Amino acid sequence: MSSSSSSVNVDLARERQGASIDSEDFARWWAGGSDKLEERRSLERYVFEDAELEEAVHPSCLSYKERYEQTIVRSTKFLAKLRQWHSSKHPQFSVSVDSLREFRVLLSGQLGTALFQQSFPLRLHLSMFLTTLLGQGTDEQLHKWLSRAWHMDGIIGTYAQTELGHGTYIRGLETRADYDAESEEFVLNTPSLSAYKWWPGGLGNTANMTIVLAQLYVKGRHHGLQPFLVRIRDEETHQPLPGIDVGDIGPKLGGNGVNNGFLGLRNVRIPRDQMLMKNAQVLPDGTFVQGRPPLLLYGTMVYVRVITLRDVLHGLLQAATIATRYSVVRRQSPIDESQPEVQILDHITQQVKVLPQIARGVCYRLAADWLWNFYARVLEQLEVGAGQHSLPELHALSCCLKAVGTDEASEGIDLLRKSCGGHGFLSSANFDSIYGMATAAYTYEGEYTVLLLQTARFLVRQYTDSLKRKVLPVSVTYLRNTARLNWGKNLAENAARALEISALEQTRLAWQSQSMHRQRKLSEQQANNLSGRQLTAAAIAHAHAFLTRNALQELERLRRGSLSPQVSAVLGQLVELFVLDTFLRQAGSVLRWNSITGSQLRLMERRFEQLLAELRPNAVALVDGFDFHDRTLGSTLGSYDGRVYERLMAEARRNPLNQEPVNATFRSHLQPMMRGKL
Ligand SMILES: CCCCCCCC(=O)SCCNC(=O)CCNC(=O)[C@H](O)C(C)(C)COP(=O)(O)OP(=O)(O)OC[C@H]1O[C@@H](n2cnc3c(N)ncnc32)[C@H](O)[C@@H]1OP(=O)(O)O
Ligand SMILES: Cc1cc2nc3c(=O)[nH]c(=O)nc-3n(C[C@H](O)[C@H](O)[C@H](O)COP(=O)(O)OP(=O)(O)OC[C@H]3O[C@@H](n4cnc5c(N)ncnc54)[C@H](O)[C@@H]3O)c2cc1C
Repeated sequence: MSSSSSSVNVDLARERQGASIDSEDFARWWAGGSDKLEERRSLERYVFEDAELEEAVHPSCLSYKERYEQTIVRSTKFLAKLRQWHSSKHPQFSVSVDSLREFRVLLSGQLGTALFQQSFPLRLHLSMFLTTLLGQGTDEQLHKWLSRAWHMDGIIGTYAQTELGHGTYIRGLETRADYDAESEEFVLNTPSLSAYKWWPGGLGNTANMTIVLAQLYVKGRHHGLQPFLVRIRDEETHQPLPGIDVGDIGPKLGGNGVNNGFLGLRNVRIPRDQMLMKNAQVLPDGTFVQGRPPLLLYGTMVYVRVITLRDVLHGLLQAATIATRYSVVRRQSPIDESQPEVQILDHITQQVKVLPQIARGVCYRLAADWLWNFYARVLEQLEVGAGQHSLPELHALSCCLKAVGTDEASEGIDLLRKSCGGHGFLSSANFDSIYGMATAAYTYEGEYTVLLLQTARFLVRQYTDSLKRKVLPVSVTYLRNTARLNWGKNLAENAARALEISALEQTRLAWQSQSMHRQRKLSEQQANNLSGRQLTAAAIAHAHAFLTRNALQELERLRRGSLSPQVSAVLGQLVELFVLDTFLRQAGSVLRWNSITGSQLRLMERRFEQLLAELRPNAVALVDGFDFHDRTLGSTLGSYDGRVYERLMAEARRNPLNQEPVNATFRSHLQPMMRGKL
């Protein structure tokens, strides 16, 4: 349970009593077991009960500079607490990609967003800086830097790849690192305005070190992009070091606590051993050695894409929790004129807005866990020199799931915001910051369309392999199955199969489009460009086919384990709702590629509506089971006690504009204007 159950709104209390599932039972499963649930709750108590971490004013009421300063004050205290707690619970802790992920889940999934609704500048240190160090550093480099970096002992880092002129096309990055064999140093330069690093989180005023991605030149010869560890601010004074031009890029649509920055480098010298050399080495005399495949440089990007699905599903489910609780507290319009006004969740159109988002969040979680396990397996194999053959499949899946997941989660969050009517538009409802974070993820770490095109490239290749009867990776085996849809009794199975057929046909269409353009003597790249609509459609269809098939398979797998009958039943309803919802939302494409009759479609729709009715009584218990603490939700509309109107009014009264009866602009401007004296 998230918070005290005293004086809970009566409608919300009634929902809890009437549920057929036990939210605690669901929460245990969702958290991965009772130990994990209890551990997280004890951490939340430890952090949230600290009055020093309370904020006096809602962050939206602060100026940009005040917000940054408040974020730093609170995030440093928070990190210190988190570290204390972590070392008391895990004295044997050692840094690994796995442990970083756990730590990140704590930070971003639950606590980080709770305390810093617009995220915070140290997040990049804990995510991309440490991950890149771990993934790209040699043993000696890890020995030298990792422990200090982990403890932030004189080091606050970030990851500077994107430039003003290039984010997507990273081969076009302009920052240079020239090797000087005499001094055994690299000399880093920003050759033009468009080469300024632009965007890295925490770079503006917070980080004193960064990993810089730069084009390596040795004796004038180009050796591609490489990562360099560069100190940008003095460890003691925090002044920018000579040759460093650094600052914050300004307010954004969301994530305004992150301190995204710019960076110019003028003849900045770093020792040779500060190029991260796990993949490629520059020997003292300037000999370049490409030890491991150059693609492994992109490892951090794969890692962040893999974990982004999990980040955004948390945002989606936070929004769904807020909207669900609000929808049973809010009463508007009677359905039957002789009866009182109903809870808005009783309007079926409201159920259509809210319940499929819960189902989507849960099924994204099944996919995110699957993807993480796949990633971890590949990473383990790569460490022993194997695993190369799985990289294209991992890259293709992580790209389309990140793209489609961030797109649909942002869309879902906005729909949930709208489902709360006018109150949903208030910053105190917190949809703005949840949406801001989710929609940022649509762009960062690989822009949506660009990632879809990466997946499509893989799909078309697999499709041509299927024509040659080659063995296909497991996530695309359906590309070989040319059988038509065989309508059966199991509607979810019909839907999943129809989505696979759509994905196959979209891929075939993309391949045909490319071939047609190639026959007109266009280059491969031109043909790809002209086939962009078909290619992206194939990648989206593949993501839907994967997500629905995975949800059905994971449900079966989980049911073979130790799910309680209640959780098993509700999970079954959620998976079925997700599959049918995905099918119905893709109806255009599905009907294009499958012969489905009007009455078959009507069956799907009827079952979809039935599922809404079946899930409706458990909606509150379900979102309670996600177990978001009130501080995590940060919402006047979504708190556990459902005291929406009291909270809305209290938050309005806390607003700085209400701290004085008459604002100074009355005398300075309004009154003179009314007296014609302005
Ligand atoms: C933690 C939360 C906070 C996070 C904050 C956000 C931080 C950031 O945003 S950091 C910056 C992230 N930036 C990006 O993601 C940039 C996106 N761009 C790219 O990844 C690349 O430029 C990309 C993939 C579009 C094109 O790369 P490029 O080297 O030109 O490759 P391209 O010619 O398309 O592909 C070459 C081959 O590599 C493969 N490939 C590309 N990337 C990868 C990868 N990551 N893994 C495996 N294979 C890959 C391609 O599939 C292709 O294979 P093939 O030739 O067999 O078809
Ligand atoms: C909140 C946030 C945080 C970030 N944090 C970091 C960070 O910490 N470190 C860092 O290095 N970077 C960071 N970035 C940068 C981020 O990775 C890039 O913005 C992202 O990769 C997109 O690149 P771009 O901005 O160049 O977009 P562009 O590529 O310029 O995209 C603009 C449009 O062009 C289209 N387009 C571009 N190329 C193609 C193509 N080949 N085919 C078809 N269409 C194309 C896109 O689809 C899009 O519609 C961050 C960005 C944001 C928004």
